[in-house]
Amino acid sequence: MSDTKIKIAIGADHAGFEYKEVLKDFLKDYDLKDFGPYSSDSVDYPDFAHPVASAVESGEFTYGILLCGSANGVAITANKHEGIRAGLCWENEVASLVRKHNNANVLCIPARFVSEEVAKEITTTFLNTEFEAGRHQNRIDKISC
Ligand SMILES: O=C(CO)[C@H](O)[C@H](O)[C@H](O)COP(=O)(O)O
Repeated sequence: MSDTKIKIAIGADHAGFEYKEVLKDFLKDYDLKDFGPYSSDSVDYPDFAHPVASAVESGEFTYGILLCGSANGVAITANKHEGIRAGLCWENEVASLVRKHNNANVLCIPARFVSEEVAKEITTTFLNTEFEAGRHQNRIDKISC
């Protein structure tokens, strides 16, 4: 990973806490802010997914990374925000496509269903893959209702 100017907001719930800590260390060369939680005590994922989504929505952060057990809870929550395209990624090619085709700005990782290595691989791909625009921009323009 090379672009250290990218600002990343990261958050999780208790199921994603451990991987969040792993990714924080993995991404130490980036400008990264941890929105919590700060322990593995049981919490409610919207309390962390909303602040991360807001931080990206406001433009203060380029990307968000959210982790929970299945990643569905954080993805559903983040996608309530206008301007957020949160994609659930469980393997490398999906992480590539969610950037190339969907211009996702929030990566959602299912911590209970992927290994640490896959979580790191997905993150690297997400942060280093460009949106292809063209026909995909037309489709993104049609998402809002
Ligand atoms: O919200 C989720 C599912 O959509 C996440 O996977 C949560 O991490 C999960 O529901 C947490 O479950 P727990 O039994 O409270 O640990």
